[in-house]
Amino acid sequence: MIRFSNVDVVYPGGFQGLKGVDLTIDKGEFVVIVGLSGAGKSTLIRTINGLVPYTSGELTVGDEVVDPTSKGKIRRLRSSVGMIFQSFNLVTRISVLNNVLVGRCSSTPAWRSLLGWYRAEDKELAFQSLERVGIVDKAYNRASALSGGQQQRVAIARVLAQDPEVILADEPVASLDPPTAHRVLQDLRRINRELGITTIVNLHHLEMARKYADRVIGMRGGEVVFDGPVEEATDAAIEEVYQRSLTAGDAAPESAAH
Ligand SMILES: Nc1ncnc2c1ncn2[C@@H]1O[C@H](COP(=O)(O)OP(=O)(O)OP(=O)(O)O)[C@@H](O)[C@H]1O
Repeated sequence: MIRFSNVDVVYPGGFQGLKGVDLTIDKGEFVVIVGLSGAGKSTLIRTINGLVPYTSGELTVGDEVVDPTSKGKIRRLRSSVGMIFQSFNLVTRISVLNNVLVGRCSSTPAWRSLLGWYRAEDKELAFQSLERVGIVDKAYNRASALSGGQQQRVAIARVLAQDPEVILADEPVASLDPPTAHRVLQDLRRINRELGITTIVNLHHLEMARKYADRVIGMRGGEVVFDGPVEEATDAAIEEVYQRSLTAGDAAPESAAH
C-alpha cells in the first residue's frame, strides 16, 4: 500500500510542486493520473521512488516510510518500485537481453554485472519477462534495432525482471503512435491483472486514461482535485480538473488495435 499524508514538495528555488497531498493506493490497483501540463503528475509519481524528495508530510510505501535523506533506503525502495519513462531509457548499443538483465542489478553483485556473468536464474527471469511482453524472439537483437513500441516493451520487461511491488509509468506512451500506445497500455494492464503489481500511470490522453484505468486521480496546481473510479471521471468532472472545456486534443485518436 502507498500512503501520502499531507505531502508537500517544494522544489529548490521555492516552487511548490505538491500541496497537501492525501492519498492511499492499495496493493494491486491500476491508477491513472490525469491533469494538464504542469499539474504535478510527474512530481507525484517521482516522490514514490524518491526521484523527487518530498519536503513535508509523510509518504509510506509498504511498511517503510520513504526517507529521501537515506541513500541506502532509497536504493532498497527502488529495487521494489520499477519505473518506465516516456523515452524508454534503454542502453541501445547492447542486446535486449542485457537491457532486461539490468533489472536484476540490485540483486546481483557488482562484479558479476560488470563482467556480464549473470546467474542462470536471473537469465531465466529475464527470458520470462520478455515472454510476458511478447518479444522473447528479440532477446539477442541490439535494442537500437527495435521499434519504439518494442523498446517500451523491453523497458517493461526490465522492470518485471526486478520482481517489483509497484510499477510507475511516467507518460509511457507519449512517444508512440496510437495503435502502439494501446498495445503498450494493454500489456501494462494485463501484467497488473496477472501479477497483481500496483501500477500508477501518468497519461495526458483522456480517452486512453478512461479506457485502461480502474481509478482516476486528477491533479491541478500540485493538488489532487479528483479521485474516483473511472465511471465517475465524466466529461464534467474532468472539465472541473482542467478548469476549461474539453477539446478534441484531449482525446487520443482512436486506433484499430484495441
Ligand atoms: N526540478 C524542478 N525545479 C523546479 N520546478 C520544477 C521542477 N520539476 C518540475 N517543476 C515544476 O513543477 C510543476 C509540476 O511539474 P510536473 O512535471 O510534475 O507536471 P506534470 O503534470 O507532470 O506536467 P508535464 O506533463 O508537463 O510534465 C511545473 O510547474 C514544473 O515547472
